[in-house]
Amino acid sequence: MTNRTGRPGTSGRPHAAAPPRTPGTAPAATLLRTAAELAAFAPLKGQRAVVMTMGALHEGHATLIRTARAAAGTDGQVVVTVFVNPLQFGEAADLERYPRTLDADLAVAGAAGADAVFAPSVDELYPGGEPQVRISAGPMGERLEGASRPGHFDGMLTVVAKLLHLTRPDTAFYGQKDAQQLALIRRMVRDLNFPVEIVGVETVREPDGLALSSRNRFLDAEERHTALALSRALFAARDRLAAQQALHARAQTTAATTGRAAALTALGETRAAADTQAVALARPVDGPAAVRAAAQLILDDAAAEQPPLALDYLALVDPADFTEIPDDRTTGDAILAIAAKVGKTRLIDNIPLTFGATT
Ligand SMILES: Nc1ncnc2c1ncn2[C@@H]1O[C@H](COP(=O)(O)OP(=O)(O)OP(=O)(O)O)[C@@H](O)[C@H]1O
Ligand SMILES: CC(C)(CO)[C@@H](O)C(=O)[O-]
Ligand code: BAL
Repeated sequence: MTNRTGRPGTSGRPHAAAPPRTPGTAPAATLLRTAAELAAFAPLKGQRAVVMTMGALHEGHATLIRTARAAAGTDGQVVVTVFVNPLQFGEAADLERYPRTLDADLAVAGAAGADAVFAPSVDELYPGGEPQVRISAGPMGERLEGASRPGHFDGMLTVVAKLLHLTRPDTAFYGQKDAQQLALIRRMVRDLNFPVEIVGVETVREPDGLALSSRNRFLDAEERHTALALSRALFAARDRLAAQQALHARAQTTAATTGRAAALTALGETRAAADTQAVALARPVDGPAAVRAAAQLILDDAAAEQPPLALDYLALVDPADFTEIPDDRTTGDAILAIAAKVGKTRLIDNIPLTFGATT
């Protein structure tokens, strides 16, 4: 595969989102239904940026599109793909009830800065039926989401590979909300030499913390309340790690902490003594186990709520391969990931964490 400008992508370049366009003034995105229409779409002067979606667009998608617009610039082109990919669904019911809102999607995409929306039918993308040759996601694709949704990542990577070939972007934008998906796409691009730069975009949340997701529309008010436990658990874990890091920083600068606590107790300074003792005790309860436990507490409470949260997994993993972080790890990047069902709706969320930092 070659991209439009014939250049291999560079990696790691940060992109800022462009400001939103004024509603009503945005030109509508052109709807392209076939690969032939896509190939014939306006000749390209600059870079092409692509945002792949399954439709039912929300502010998370709009942020991706605005970020893509800023990266492509005024000479460039932004193409949004909308395709509910049967290959990546396990349960037929999940595929059937997946929301399809193409008219609204065209408006959201246009307002966020897309030039075109490529929304092929299933027959257009898979003219010979289900493809016999597929991308295999490998071991990383069998962990977490892959374990819960067997075959999901093979199906996802197969359609992403096809859409990259059809759209031929310089840059392609994916949300960190689907962290394992993003890691696998990066891995495929690296392992198979796709000439495209993959850019991750931070998770967009509601003001109360709930990660935006097309599946949120299935939640009633009570279910939504229970679902808030996902983000609350992640934030509790992040705060636990930050508190632990602050204690460590102080422990390193405070000499003879235990002796000082005893002296403070003798002086009747009980609060100061307790604080000093906490500093002294910080190290043994630190680390991955404490971070997982902070999140687990919130999830256990939510499991007792009405309606209850049914936890699928809580995992603290290495972002490179999604293997579990060992309890004795004290430095490095990690992702804390949660999947849970509330009612009939399965939700995922995650947060990046860095062990060993003291800021
Ligand atoms: N809250 C969000 N913040 C940032 N990116 C997001 C968010 N939600 C989805 N995305 C990204 O948008 C792209 C398209 O995702 P998709 O169409 O599956 O939406 P979704 O909201 O994740 O839907 P669902 O979770 O119900 O499948 C993916 O790269 C995904 O990571
Ligand atoms: C990347 C993707 C569009 C492939 O179908 C899908 O998995 C999604 O929307 O995240
Ligand atoms: N957002 C990931 C696509 C899926 O759930 O199938």
